[in-house]
Amino acid sequence: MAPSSTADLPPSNVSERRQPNERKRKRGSALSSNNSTRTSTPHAYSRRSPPRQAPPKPADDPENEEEGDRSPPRKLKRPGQGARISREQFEARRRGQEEEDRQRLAEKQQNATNAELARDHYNNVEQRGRQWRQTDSKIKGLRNLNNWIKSTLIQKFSRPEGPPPEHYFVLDMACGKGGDIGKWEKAPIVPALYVGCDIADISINQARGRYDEALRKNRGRHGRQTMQAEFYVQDTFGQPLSNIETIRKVGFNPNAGPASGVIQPGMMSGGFHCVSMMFALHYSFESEDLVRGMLKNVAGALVKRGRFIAVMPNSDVISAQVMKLLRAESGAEPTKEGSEDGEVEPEDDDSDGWDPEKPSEPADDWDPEKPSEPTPAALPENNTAPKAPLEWGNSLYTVRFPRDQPLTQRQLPADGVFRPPYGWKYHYQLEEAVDVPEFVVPWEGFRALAEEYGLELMYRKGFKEVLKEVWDEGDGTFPVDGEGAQREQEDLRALAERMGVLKGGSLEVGDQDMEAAGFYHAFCFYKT
Ligand SMILES: C[S@@+](CC[C@H](N)C(=O)[O-])C[C@H]1O[C@@H](n2cnc3c(N)ncnc32)[C@H](O)[C@@H]1O
Repeated sequence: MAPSSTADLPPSNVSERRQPNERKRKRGSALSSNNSTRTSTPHAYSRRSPPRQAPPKPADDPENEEEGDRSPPRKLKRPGQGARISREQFEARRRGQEEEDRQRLAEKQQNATNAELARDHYNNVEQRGRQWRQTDSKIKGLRNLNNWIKSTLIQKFSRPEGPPPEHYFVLDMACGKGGDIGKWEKAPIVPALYVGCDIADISINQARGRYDEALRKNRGRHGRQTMQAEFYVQDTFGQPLSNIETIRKVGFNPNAGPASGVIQPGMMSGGFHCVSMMFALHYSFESEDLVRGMLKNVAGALVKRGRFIAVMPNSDVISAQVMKLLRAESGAEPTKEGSEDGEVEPEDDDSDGWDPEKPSEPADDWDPEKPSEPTPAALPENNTAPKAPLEWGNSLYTVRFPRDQPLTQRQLPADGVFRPPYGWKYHYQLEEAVDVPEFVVPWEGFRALAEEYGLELMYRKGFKEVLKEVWDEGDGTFPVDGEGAQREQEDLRALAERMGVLKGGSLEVGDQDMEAAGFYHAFCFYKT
């Protein structure tokens, strides 16, 4: 059941987080009383008798130099010499220790699941200040564009169709370090409650800290509406969200999905009005179970007509690159299919992009069970030596595909069609930000699965096209339908100026950053 107000929700974690300090205070006072007793009463473990004789060491113990040593007493080394030797020994030991640690880490990584790798990676990404991100970051243009795209999705799709609900609820299924909290605080309807989940515990602590900081700053500003926020460490693909009490209280349908062949509609009341999953959905495409777990959580959390917004790597771009590189290797002519960089063709030029009849890839006979045909270029018989991974990118990012794909037990598809849709692993590396294994999300396969969970596509555009909706290199203005749409376009362009994407109407994002951004697309589904 949905809470009638946020007062019905459990108290925010802010008060819980005061506990450690309280504990510290209590521990402190206990210690001081101990100290005072120590002066008058001997400590129970204080030594009253001489130390026990150490047990005799075995004769072959290298440390055992006294026993059985009949040679004349050794001359003491000069202190400098001794110090040098021990320093060398110390260095050698340190190097050995480092090597051992490296091996242990490599072993751990080899045995780690991909979810653990993603968690450990994101936990270890340094949290840098806003100032650094704006000035010193090598990818500040890309960071600004990514942030603007996420804000744009929030601004465009967090506006409900009908009258606004009394309390707007938002669920972020991979909130990371809380980078989107501020964007939600500036949403058309400020959420009454934002629930942020992430598998990375350190990131969740940082997100809480960020939210507390924002609360502190806003406290003095009268009239400013504040958003309540709660944060949870949760694997949002592998575990049901009904584990979280607040989510159950807002509303969660544990039966969402194609159970008994019937698509469950969204909840009429209760549930979240918007579910967000920014730059994270692709981690679920390791296996069918994880994808279905993720979709069940999205669909289960959404109220009827609720929105699901996300950004992730664009499989059209990946397919186009894989085809191009494999064809170049085999000496075949490049195909004319798809645009050069795999850009998504705008699906509907004069609307918000929604045209369910017009998929961007041929979806006619899409069948998750049908394997793609490996072409001669991808067959092992033609490869005399094991080939290096298929790789592309620029000075900011690299995508690296191993030729053999153990999870799919197939080779990379030279026709660019990833079947089955799960388990196609690649390594993505981005300056300062990401260095982890990821999985292709074949768009049509994903869309077909989403439909099984009652999620209907409303909008899908590549990052470059999202920008082109509000700005182009020409005169920067182009006709849009209706006054409302024009106002929205102007607002988003003004937002792009404020967020450092545009400056005085010119693009502030460099070519390399733009190319890196072209790897991604943004989309919105609604719950039927
Ligand atoms: C690129 S970061 C994006 C963070 C945030 N959404 C943003 O846009 O700044 C990807 C996030 O997905 C999270 N993630 C990966 N697998 C997850 C899972 N199974 N459950 C929850 N979060 C996951 C990672 O821990 C990481 O914080």
